[in-house]
Amino acid sequence: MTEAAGPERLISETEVARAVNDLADRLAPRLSPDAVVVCLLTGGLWFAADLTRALAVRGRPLAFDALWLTAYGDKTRHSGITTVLAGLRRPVLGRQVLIVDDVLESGLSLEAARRLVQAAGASEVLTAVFALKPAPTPGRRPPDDFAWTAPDRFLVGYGMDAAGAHRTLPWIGALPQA
Ligand SMILES: O=P(O)(O)OC[C@H]1O[C@H](OP(=O)(O)OP(=O)(O)O)[C@H](O)[C@@H]1O
Ligand SMILES: Nc1nc2[nH]cnc2c(=O)[nH]1
Repeated sequence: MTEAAGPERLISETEVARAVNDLADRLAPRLSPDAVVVCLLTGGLWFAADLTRALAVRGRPLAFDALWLTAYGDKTRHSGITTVLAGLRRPVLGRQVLIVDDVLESGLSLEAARRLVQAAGASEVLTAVFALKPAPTPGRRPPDDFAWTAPDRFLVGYGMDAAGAHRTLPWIGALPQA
């Protein structure tokens, strides 16, 4: 019996850390000390933890909140419906918000989050993702910044899962191509 191939490593833990720090260098001057970071759960958690600590050592120890969204389930394509499993806990009225997520593909998840944050009265919404994938359809809104240009592969690790697997890897890989 042959063993199933694991993910192909695309970017190491060290390269991930460097990319997060470079992103924090660019973002810190754009952020108000009163800004709120909104992490998109579940996948955004690992990136948000690293990015917020990198921002804190750059003079931006920001408030933190989360939105729990799901759209892919156990599939490798967006379902077309973004379900809100849990909303914001604290008011963002009149405050700058930085939404952070692990990966942007169709952009539908980030757009759903943007609408929720705008509806909650944020004065400005910035977005940052770790991995920016090629747009599957034209017209996707780009994030305000991102850490890494990803290939058109299904990614795992650093928050990204394949039906629940591989999320906690410290590096990013891609599932073997069929
Ligand atoms: O740009 P999009 O095509 O919307 O894809 C990006 C979203 O896909 C994943 O979420 P998923 O629905 O898999 O939930 P998860 O955070 O629990 O992994 C990921 O965490 C992003 O939020
Ligand atoms: N795990 C994972 N989730 C995604 N959501 C959108 N693209 C991806 C991807 O490449 N991997």
